[in-house]
Amino acid sequence: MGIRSVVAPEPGLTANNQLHHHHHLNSSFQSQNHHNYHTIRIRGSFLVILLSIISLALLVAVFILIALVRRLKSSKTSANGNPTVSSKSNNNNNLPKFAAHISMNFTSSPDQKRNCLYGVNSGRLPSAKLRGVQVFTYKDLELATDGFAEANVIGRGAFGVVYRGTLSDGTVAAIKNIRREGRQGERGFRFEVDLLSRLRSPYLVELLGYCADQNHRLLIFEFMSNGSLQKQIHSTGHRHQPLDWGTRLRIALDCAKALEFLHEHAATSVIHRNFKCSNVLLDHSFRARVSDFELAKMGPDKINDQILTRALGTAGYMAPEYASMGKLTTKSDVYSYGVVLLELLTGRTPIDTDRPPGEHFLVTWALPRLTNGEKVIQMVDPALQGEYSKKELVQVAAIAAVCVQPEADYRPLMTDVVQSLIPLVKRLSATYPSTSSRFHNQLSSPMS
Ligand SMILES: Nc1ncnc2c1ncn2[C@@H]1O[C@H](COP(=O)(O)OP(=O)(O)OP(=O)(O)O)[C@@H](O)[C@H]1O
Repeated sequence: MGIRSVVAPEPGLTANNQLHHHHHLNSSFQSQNHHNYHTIRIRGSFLVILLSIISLALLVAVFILIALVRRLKSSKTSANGNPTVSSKSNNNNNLPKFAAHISMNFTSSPDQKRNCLYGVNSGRLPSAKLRGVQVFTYKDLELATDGFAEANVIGRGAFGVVYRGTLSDGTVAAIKNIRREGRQGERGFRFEVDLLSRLRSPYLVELLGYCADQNHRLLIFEFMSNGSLQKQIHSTGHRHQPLDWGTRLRIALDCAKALEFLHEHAATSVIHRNFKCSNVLLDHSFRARVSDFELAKMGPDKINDQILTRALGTAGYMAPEYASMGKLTTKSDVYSYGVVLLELLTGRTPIDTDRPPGEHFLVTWALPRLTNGEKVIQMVDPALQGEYSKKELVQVAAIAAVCVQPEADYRPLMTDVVQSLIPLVKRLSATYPSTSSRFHNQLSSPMS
């Protein structure tokens, strides 16, 4: 039935009236109908808006969820050891690339793995940064060194005693038992672990691991079987034959490359600050690697910028501006390198009060002689017994002379030193036939 049947004519109304009434009813119905339709439309629109808001809210929630999952995943990845933070790949030069080391947290807890302290992830990086560096317990190292037996002592330095030890996997290592003095010592230990675990170069002694078990702090290094350059050139009655000219040149180049790496190739330049003969270690084929980073400092952004600091280092090796005013730059290392080069040339120590007056200080004695061919020949280490090339000697003396200039700005960059030494070392194979087994080893070494 249609709508019309509902609208029955009322009694007492004329046809016209009826018609009018009908029309009126009809229009009133239509208006009501229109009103209903309008209400339905408003309700419909309201529903559409509501649904849109809900779906929008859902969409936002999904986005937030995805972002959270991603963040969680990336933090897990960095904790798992993938190098998500690469100091080298950091393009912002104003950021201290090694700043992350500050966040390492060495808190002791017996529950921690192997009872040693960790570079606990107070931020997100240490395990990634300490890739390849093992954590040892004090017990592990006691076993490795026969209870730190005196017979295993291979050296004593200002910061502790070094032992030869055999690790559980058979690796022979140098184990440095660090004497800790207050917070500074602790900071130095953390700094060295963090720095060496990031700096990998064939010209630096490799850090194999560390131990921070309760109060013990030890560093485990690769063992350098020929000891320090100090022992090789200065120890009287040393059982090895004196280092030959070729070996000395090769050592000079290896050391120059080590400092070049620290100054110019590390993400932030590093000033060694204690470069000297006893911190140059020699492997089985007399290839040199630089060690000992207790005093190292993260350098300024630019190569010649200076840091004002306490003058710490070794007398005889410290650049004058650093020793007297604490002005530290990469050029301070260049000066120390020049002193080591003079030791290689002359066989003399940087300070020797047993010598006649005027010869106590190697640099002040050598500097005026270094640019005079005749005098240079008179300065040469007698242990070489005349076995060297005079031309090369003069060239090396000239390099040493610029490195030990009293004015820091006149000293060269380590890159320049490396470039000057490379042709001399390359020529060695022609000058020295392969009869010298030591030199033969050097040429076939992967570091060449
Ligand atoms: N990795 C190593 N392999 C072999 N011998 C090492 C190793 N590390 C150190 N030594 C020996 O131990 C000695 C002491 O080293 P250490 O670094 O403690 O002090 P240093 O360099 O002699 O003096 P300082 O502490 O004043 O810098 C070295 O001179 C070297 O003979």
